[in-house]
Amino acid sequence: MITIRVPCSSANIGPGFDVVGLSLSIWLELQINIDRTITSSTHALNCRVTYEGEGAENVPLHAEHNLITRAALYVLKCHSQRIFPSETQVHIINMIPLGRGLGSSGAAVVAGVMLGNAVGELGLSRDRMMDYCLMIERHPDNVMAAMFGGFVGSYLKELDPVDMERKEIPLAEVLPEPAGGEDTGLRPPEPPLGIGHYIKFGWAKEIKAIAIIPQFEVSTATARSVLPKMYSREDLIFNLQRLAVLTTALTRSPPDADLIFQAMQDKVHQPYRKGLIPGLPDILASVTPISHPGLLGICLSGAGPTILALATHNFEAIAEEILVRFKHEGVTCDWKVLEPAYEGAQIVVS
Ligand SMILES: Nc1ncnc2c1ncn2[C@@H]1O[C@H](COP(=O)(O)OP(=O)(O)OP(=O)(O)O)[C@@H](O)[C@H]1O
Ligand SMILES: N[C@@H](CCO)C(=O)O
Repeated sequence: MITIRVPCSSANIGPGFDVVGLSLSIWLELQINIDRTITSSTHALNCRVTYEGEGAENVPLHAEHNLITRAALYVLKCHSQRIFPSETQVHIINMIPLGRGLGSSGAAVVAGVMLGNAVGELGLSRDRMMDYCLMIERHPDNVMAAMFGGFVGSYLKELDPVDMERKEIPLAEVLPEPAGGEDTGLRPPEPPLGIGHYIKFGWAKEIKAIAIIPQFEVSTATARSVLPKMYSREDLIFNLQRLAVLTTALTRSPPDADLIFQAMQDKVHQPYRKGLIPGLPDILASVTPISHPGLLGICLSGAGPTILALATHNFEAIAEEILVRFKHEGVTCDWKVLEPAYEGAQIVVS
Protein backbone atom coordinates (compact mmCIF):
# COMPACT_ATOMS: atom_id res chain seq x y z
CA MET A 1 0.00 0.00 0.00
CA ILE A 2 1.09 3.58 -0.66
CA THR A 3 0.00 6.28 1.80
CA ILE A 4 0.19 9.97 0.91
CA ARG A 5 -0.49 12.59 3.62
CA VAL A 6 -0.76 16.30 2.84
CA PRO A 7 -1.42 19.03 5.43
CA CYS A 8 -3.86 21.91 5.17
CA SER A 9 -2.43 25.41 4.92
CA SER A 10 -3.28 29.00 5.71
CA ALA A 11 -2.17 31.46 3.03
CA ASN A 12 -1.39 35.19 3.34
CA ILE A 13 -1.09 35.51 7.19
CA GLY A 14 -2.28 39.10 6.76
CA PRO A 15 0.00 41.08 4.43
CA GLY A 16 1.58 38.21 2.47
CA PHE A 17 -1.11 37.88 -0.20
CA ASP A 18 -0.12 35.06 -2.62
CA VAL A 19 3.37 35.03 -1.02
CA VAL A 20 3.40 33.21 2.34
CA GLY A 21 1.69 30.06 3.59
CA LEU A 22 1.72 28.11 6.84
CA SER A 23 1.04 24.37 6.77
CA LEU A 24 -1.09 23.21 9.66
CA SER A 25 -2.10 19.99 11.39
CA ILE A 26 -5.26 18.94 9.53
CA TRP A 27 -4.58 16.27 6.93
CA LEU A 28 -5.72 14.89 3.63
CA GLU A 29 -4.72 11.23 3.32
CA LEU A 30 -4.74 8.92 0.29
CA GLN A 31 -4.47 5.14 0.73
CA ILE A 32 -3.52 3.62 -2.60
CA ASN A 33 -3.51 0.01 -3.74
CA ILE A 34 -2.74 -1.27 -7.19
CA ASP A 35 -4.53 -4.61 -7.66
CA ARG A 36 -2.70 -6.14 -10.61
CA THR A 37 -5.04 -9.19 -10.55
CA ILE A 38 -7.77 -6.97 -12.02
CA THR A 39 -6.47 -6.67 -15.56
CA SER A 40 -9.52 -4.95 -17.00
CA SER A 41 -11.03 -2.56 -14.50
CA THR A 42 -14.69 -1.55 -14.77
CA HIS A 43 -13.87 1.88 -13.30
CA ALA A 44 -13.25 4.95 -15.43
CA LEU A 45 -9.55 5.29 -16.32
CA ASN A 46 -8.85 2.09 -14.30
CA CYS A 47 -9.25 4.06 -11.07
CA ARG A 48 -11.67 3.23 -8.27
CA VAL A 49 -12.13 6.18 -5.88
CA THR A 50 -13.69 5.92 -2.41
CA TYR A 51 -13.95 8.80 0.06
CA GLU A 52 -14.63 9.62 3.68
CA GLY A 53 -14.53 12.84 5.69
CA GLU A 54 -15.03 16.49 4.77
CA GLY A 55 -16.81 16.94 1.46
CA ALA A 56 -18.00 13.32 1.33
CA GLU A 57 -21.50 14.38 0.22
CA ASN A 58 -20.37 16.50 -2.72
CA VAL A 59 -16.92 15.50 -3.92
CA PRO A 60 -17.16 13.52 -7.19
CA LEU A 61 -15.84 9.96 -7.06
CA HIS A 62 -15.38 9.56 -10.79
CA ALA A 63 -11.71 9.74 -11.65
CA GLU A 64 -12.52 12.08 -14.57
CA HIS A 65 -14.06 14.65 -12.24
CA ASN A 66 -12.25 14.40 -8.91
CA LEU A 67 -9.58 17.11 -8.49
CA ILE A 68 -7.08 14.66 -6.95
CA THR A 69 -7.30 12.08 -9.72
CA ARG A 70 -7.47 14.77 -12.43
CA ALA A 71 -4.19 16.22 -11.14
CA ALA A 72 -2.67 12.71 -11.10
CA LEU A 73 -3.84 12.08 -14.65
CA TYR A 74 -2.31 15.35 -15.85
CA VAL A 75 1.09 14.16 -14.57
CA LEU A 76 0.61 10.69 -16.06
CA LYS A 77 -0.44 12.05 -19.46
CA CYS A 78 2.60 14.30 -19.62
CA HIS A 79 4.59 11.04 -19.36
CA SER A 80 2.62 9.23 -22.08
CA GLN A 81 0.50 7.22 -19.61
CA ARG A 82 -3.11 7.90 -20.61
CA ILE A 83 -4.79 5.94 -17.79
CA PHE A 84 -4.01 4.64 -14.31
CA PRO A 85 -2.45 1.17 -13.94
CA SER A 86 -5.22 -1.45 -13.59
CA GLU A 87 -6.66 -1.43 -11.07
CA THR A 88 -5.68 1.62 -9.04
CA GLN A 89 -7.75 1.90 -5.86
CA VAL A 90 -7.60 5.27 -4.12
CA HIS A 91 -9.25 5.70 -0.73
CA ILE A 92 -9.40 9.38 0.29
CA ILE A 93 -9.66 10.34 3.96
CA ASN A 94 -10.07 14.11 4.04
CA MET A 95 -10.18 16.06 7.29
CA ILE A 96 -9.69 19.49 5.62
CA PRO A 97 -12.93 21.49 5.32
CA LEU A 98 -13.56 22.56 1.72
CA GLY A 99 -13.81 26.18 0.59
CA ARG A 100 -12.99 27.63 4.03
CA GLY A 101 -9.55 29.16 3.45
CA LEU A 102 -7.56 26.18 4.73
CA GLY A 103 -6.02 25.18 1.43
CA SER A 104 -8.20 22.14 0.67
CA SER A 105 -7.67 22.55 -3.08
CA GLY A 106 -3.91 23.10 -2.65
CA ALA A 107 -3.69 19.88 -0.60
CA ALA A 108 -5.79 18.03 -3.20
CA VAL A 109 -3.50 19.22 -6.01
CA VAL A 110 -0.31 18.26 -4.13
CA ALA A 111 -1.79 14.86 -3.23
CA GLY A 112 -2.90 14.30 -6.83
CA VAL A 113 0.48 15.17 -8.33
CA MET A 114 2.19 12.86 -5.80
CA LEU A 115 -0.35 10.15 -6.68
CA GLY A 116 0.46 10.43 -10.40
CA ASN A 117 4.18 10.32 -9.68
CA ALA A 118 3.81 7.25 -7.45
CA VAL A 119 1.50 5.07 -9.56
CA GLY A 120 3.29 6.03 -12.78
CA GLU A 121 6.66 5.25 -11.12
CA LEU A 122 7.96 8.50 -12.60
CA GLY A 123 10.61 9.32 -9.99
CA LEU A 124 9.96 13.08 -10.08
CA SER A 125 11.67 15.23 -7.45
CA ARG A 126 9.55 17.34 -5.10
CA ASP A 127 10.72 20.48 -6.93
CA ARG A 128 9.59 19.05 -10.27
CA MET A 129 6.26 17.94 -8.78
CA MET A 130 5.80 21.53 -7.63
CA ASP A 131 5.99 22.68 -11.28
CA TYR A 132 2.99 20.45 -12.01
CA CYS A 133 1.15 21.79 -8.95
CA LEU A 134 1.75 25.37 -10.14
CA MET A 135 0.31 24.63 -13.57
CA ILE A 136 -2.92 23.69 -11.79
CA GLU A 137 -3.07 26.10 -8.81
CA ARG A 138 -1.52 29.28 -10.15
CA HIS A 139 -0.72 30.99 -6.85
CA PRO A 140 2.13 29.32 -4.95
CA ASP A 141 1.32 30.01 -1.28
CA ASN A 142 -0.89 27.01 -0.38
CA VAL A 143 0.77 24.36 -2.57
CA MET A 144 4.30 25.34 -1.46
CA ALA A 145 3.37 25.18 2.25
CA ALA A 146 1.47 21.90 1.76
CA MET A 147 4.34 20.26 -0.15
CA PHE A 148 7.35 21.54 1.82
CA GLY A 149 5.81 22.15 5.27
CA GLY A 150 6.11 24.88 7.89
CA PHE A 151 6.04 28.63 7.28
CA VAL A 152 7.02 29.18 3.66
CA GLY A 153 7.59 32.19 1.42
CA SER A 154 7.57 31.76 -2.34
CA TYR A 155 7.67 33.56 -5.65
CA LEU A 156 7.01 32.57 -9.23
CA LYS A 157 9.94 32.90 -11.59
CA GLU A 158 9.66 35.32 -14.47
CA LEU A 159 9.72 32.96 -17.42
CA ASP A 160 11.01 33.58 -20.92
CA PRO A 161 8.26 34.25 -23.50
CA VAL A 162 8.15 30.64 -24.76
CA ASP A 163 7.86 29.19 -21.25
CA MET A 164 5.43 31.96 -20.31
CA GLU A 165 3.16 30.80 -23.10
CA ARG A 166 3.37 27.26 -21.73
CA LYS A 167 2.46 28.45 -18.24
CA GLU A 168 -0.38 30.74 -19.25
CA ILE A 169 -2.36 27.91 -20.80
CA PRO A 170 -6.01 27.89 -19.80
CA LEU A 171 -6.55 25.60 -16.83
CA ALA A 172 -9.05 23.62 -18.91
CA GLU A 173 -6.22 22.41 -21.15
CA VAL A 174 -4.11 21.33 -18.20
CA LEU A 175 -7.03 19.67 -16.41
CA PRO A 176 -9.70 18.99 -19.03
CA GLU A 177 -12.98 17.90 -17.50
CA PRO A 178 -13.84 15.07 -17.85
CA ALA A 179 -10.17 14.23 -17.55
CA GLY A 180 -10.59 11.15 -19.74
CA GLY A 181 -12.36 13.37 -22.28
CA GLU A 182 -12.01 12.70 -25.93
CA ASP A 183 -8.55 11.20 -26.18
CA THR A 184 -6.79 13.00 -28.99
CA GLY A 185 -3.53 11.22 -28.21
CA LEU A 186 -1.97 14.65 -27.63
CA ARG A 187 0.05 15.25 -24.50
CA PRO A 188 -1.13 18.10 -22.27
CA PRO A 189 1.25 21.07 -21.92
CA GLU A 190 4.23 20.15 -19.76
CA PRO A 191 5.26 22.66 -17.10
CA PRO A 192 8.42 24.70 -17.66
CA LEU A 193 11.26 23.76 -15.28
CA GLY A 194 11.47 25.58 -11.95
CA ILE A 195 8.33 27.76 -12.10
CA GLY A 196 8.37 28.54 -8.41
CA HIS A 197 10.99 29.12 -5.73
CA TYR A 198 10.54 29.01 -1.97
CA ILE A 199 12.23 29.43 1.37
CA LYS A 200 11.22 28.02 4.73
CA PHE A 201 11.18 30.56 7.54
CA GLY A 202 11.67 29.68 11.18
CA TRP A 203 8.73 29.54 13.59
CA ALA A 204 8.77 30.19 17.33
CA LYS A 205 7.58 26.90 18.82
CA GLU A 206 5.26 28.50 21.39
CA ILE A 207 3.09 30.05 18.65
CA LYS A 208 -0.05 28.05 17.87
CA ALA A 209 -2.77 28.82 15.33
CA ILE A 210 -6.42 29.00 16.37
CA ALA A 211 -8.64 28.38 13.34
CA ILE A 212 -12.22 29.62 13.70
CA ILE A 213 -14.02 27.90 10.84
CA PRO A 214 -17.46 29.24 9.83
CA GLN A 215 -19.99 26.70 8.57
CA PHE A 216 -20.24 28.22 5.13
CA GLU A 217 -18.00 28.16 2.08
CA VAL A 218 -16.38 30.97 0.10
CA SER A 219 -14.80 29.75 -3.11
CA THR A 220 -11.34 31.11 -3.82
CA ALA A 221 -12.49 32.12 -7.29
CA THR A 222 -15.24 34.33 -5.79
CA ALA A 223 -12.91 35.78 -3.17
CA ARG A 224 -10.38 36.71 -5.89
CA SER A 225 -13.03 38.22 -8.15
CA VAL A 226 -13.77 41.00 -5.60
CA LEU A 227 -10.15 42.23 -5.54
CA PRO A 228 -9.09 45.30 -7.50
CA LYS A 229 -6.75 45.00 -10.49
CA MET A 230 -4.63 47.98 -9.38
CA TYR A 231 -3.40 49.15 -5.97
CA SER A 232 -2.10 52.49 -4.73
CA ARG A 233 1.60 52.83 -3.93
CA GLU A 234 0.67 53.58 -0.28
CA ASP A 235 -1.25 50.33 0.11
CA LEU A 236 1.52 48.23 -1.47
CA ILE A 237 4.18 49.82 0.72
CA PHE A 238 1.93 49.29 3.76
CA ASN A 239 1.88 45.52 3.09
CA LEU A 240 5.55 45.18 2.06
CA GLN A 241 6.74 46.93 5.22
CA ARG A 242 4.68 44.64 7.41
CA LEU A 243 5.58 41.43 5.58
CA ALA A 244 9.30 42.19 5.84
CA VAL A 245 8.94 42.46 9.62
CA LEU A 246 6.46 39.59 10.07
CA THR A 247 8.57 36.77 8.60
CA THR A 248 11.28 37.34 11.22
CA ALA A 249 8.97 38.44 14.06
CA LEU A 250 7.30 35.00 14.00
CA THR A 251 10.67 33.28 14.55
CA ARG A 252 11.55 35.19 17.76
CA SER A 253 11.12 33.71 21.25
CA PRO A 254 9.42 35.08 23.23
CA PRO A 255 7.18 36.54 20.50
CA ASP A 256 6.54 40.31 20.56
CA ALA A 257 2.75 40.60 20.44
CA ASP A 258 2.63 44.33 19.62
CA LEU A 259 5.06 43.91 16.73
CA ILE A 260 3.29 40.86 15.32
CA PHE A 261 -0.21 42.31 15.68
CA GLN A 262 0.73 45.39 13.66
CA ALA A 263 2.76 43.35 11.17
CA MET A 264 -0.29 41.20 10.39
CA GLN A 265 -2.36 44.17 9.16
CA ASP A 266 -3.27 44.14 5.48
CA LYS A 267 -4.62 46.54 2.85
CA VAL A 268 -4.44 44.30 -0.22
CA HIS A 269 -7.12 41.63 0.21
CA GLN A 270 -8.94 41.60 3.55
CA PRO A 271 -10.72 45.00 3.16
CA TYR A 272 -12.16 43.90 -0.19
CA ARG A 273 -13.40 40.55 1.11
CA LYS A 274 -15.49 41.96 3.96
CA GLY A 275 -18.70 41.71 1.92
CA LEU A 276 -18.23 37.94 1.69
CA ILE A 277 -17.63 37.36 5.40
CA PRO A 278 -20.15 38.90 7.81
CA GLY A 279 -18.48 40.63 10.78
CA LEU A 280 -14.94 40.46 9.34
CA PRO A 281 -13.81 44.09 9.96
CA ASP A 282 -15.27 44.06 13.47
CA ILE A 283 -13.51 40.76 14.35
CA LEU A 284 -10.14 41.84 12.94
CA ALA A 285 -10.23 45.21 14.73
CA SER A 286 -11.59 44.29 18.12
CA VAL A 287 -9.73 41.16 19.18
CA THR A 288 -6.28 42.46 20.18
CA PRO A 289 -3.33 41.55 22.44
CA ILE A 290 -4.64 44.13 24.92
CA SER A 291 -8.20 42.78 25.04
CA HIS A 292 -6.96 39.16 24.91
CA PRO A 293 -3.50 38.49 26.40
CA GLY A 294 -1.83 35.60 24.58
CA LEU A 295 -3.07 36.81 21.19
CA LEU A 296 -0.28 37.77 18.78
CA GLY A 297 -2.15 38.54 15.58
CA ILE A 298 -5.33 37.86 13.66
CA CYS A 299 -6.14 37.56 9.97
CA LEU A 300 -8.34 36.01 7.36
CA SER A 301 -7.03 32.54 6.53
CA GLY A 302 -6.41 32.30 2.78
CA ALA A 303 -9.45 33.49 0.88
CA GLY A 304 -11.65 32.95 3.97
CA PRO A 305 -14.05 32.59 5.63
CA THR A 306 -11.84 31.00 8.36
CA ILE A 307 -10.22 33.41 10.81
CA LEU A 308 -6.69 32.54 11.93
CA ALA A 309 -5.54 33.84 15.31
CA LEU A 310 -1.90 33.28 16.27
CA ALA A 311 -1.47 32.96 20.03
CA THR A 312 0.71 31.52 22.76
CA HIS A 313 -2.04 30.87 25.33
CA ASN A 314 -5.63 31.80 26.27
CA PHE A 315 -6.86 29.91 23.20
CA GLU A 316 -10.38 29.24 24.44
CA ALA A 317 -11.12 32.85 25.44
CA ILE A 318 -9.80 34.14 22.09
CA ALA A 319 -11.88 31.62 20.13
CA GLU A 320 -14.96 32.31 22.28
CA GLU A 321 -14.80 36.05 21.54
CA ILE A 322 -14.68 35.42 17.79
CA LEU A 323 -17.45 32.80 17.98
CA VAL A 324 -19.69 35.31 19.77
CA ARG A 325 -19.00 38.01 17.17
CA PHE A 326 -19.79 35.59 14.33
CA LYS A 327 -22.93 34.48 16.19
CA HIS A 328 -24.19 38.09 16.20
CA GLU A 329 -24.04 37.84 12.41
CA GLY A 330 -25.94 34.54 12.45
CA VAL A 331 -22.81 32.51 11.60
CA THR A 332 -21.96 29.32 13.51
CA CYS A 333 -18.39 28.01 13.58
CA ASP A 334 -16.13 25.20 14.66
CA TRP A 335 -12.75 25.97 16.13
CA LYS A 336 -9.45 24.13 16.56
CA VAL A 337 -5.98 24.84 17.93
CA LEU A 338 -3.48 23.78 15.26
CA GLU A 339 0.27 23.27 15.16
CA PRO A 340 2.51 23.95 12.14
CA ALA A 341 2.97 20.78 10.05
CA TYR A 342 6.73 21.21 9.69
CA GLU A 343 7.29 18.06 7.61
CA GLY A 344 4.86 18.88 4.79
CA ALA A 345 3.58 16.23 2.41
CA GLN A 346 4.68 12.65 3.09
CA ILE A 347 4.60 9.39 1.18
CA VAL A 348 5.04 5.97 2.77
CA VAL A 349 5.20 2.69 0.85
CA SER A 350 4.38 -0.38 3.03
N1 LIG B 1 -10.27 16.35 -1.02
C1 LIG B 1 -10.73 16.86 -2.15
N2 LIG B 1 -11.12 16.05 -3.15
C2 LIG B 1 -11.58 16.57 -4.31
N3 LIG B 1 -11.73 17.89 -4.53
C3 LIG B 1 -11.37 18.74 -3.56
C4 LIG B 1 -10.85 18.27 -2.33
N4 LIG B 1 -10.56 19.33 -1.57
C5 LIG B 1 -10.89 20.42 -2.29
N5 LIG B 1 -11.39 20.08 -3.48
C6 LIG B 1 -11.89 20.99 -4.54
O1 LIG B 1 -11.43 22.31 -4.23
C7 LIG B 1 -12.55 23.19 -4.00
C8 LIG B 1 -12.25 24.17 -2.90
O2 LIG B 1 -11.17 24.98 -3.34
P1 LIG B 1 -11.07 26.53 -2.99
O3 LIG B 1 -9.79 26.99 -3.60
O4 LIG B 1 -12.30 27.23 -3.39
O5 LIG B 1 -11.01 26.60 -1.40
P2 LIG B 1 -9.89 26.15 -0.38
O6 LIG B 1 -8.72 25.58 -1.13
O7 LIG B 1 -10.53 25.25 0.62
O8 LIG B 1 -9.52 27.51 0.34
P3 LIG B 1 -8.25 28.52 0.15
O9 LIG B 1 -7.74 28.33 -1.24
O10 LIG B 1 -8.81 29.88 0.39
O11 LIG B 1 -7.28 28.15 1.20
C9 LIG B 1 -13.70 22.25 -3.65
O12 LIG B 1 -14.94 22.83 -3.93
C10 LIG B 1 -13.40 21.04 -4.51
O13 LIG B 1 -13.82 21.27 -5.84
N1 LIG C 1 -3.52 33.80 -1.74
C1 LIG C 1 -4.77 33.18 -2.09
C2 LIG C 1 -5.01 32.00 -1.18
C3 LIG C 1 -6.31 31.31 -1.40
O1 LIG C 1 -6.15 30.15 -2.13
C4 LIG C 1 -5.90 34.18 -1.93
O2 LIG C 1 -5.96 34.82 -0.89
O3 LIG C 1 -6.72 34.32 -2.85
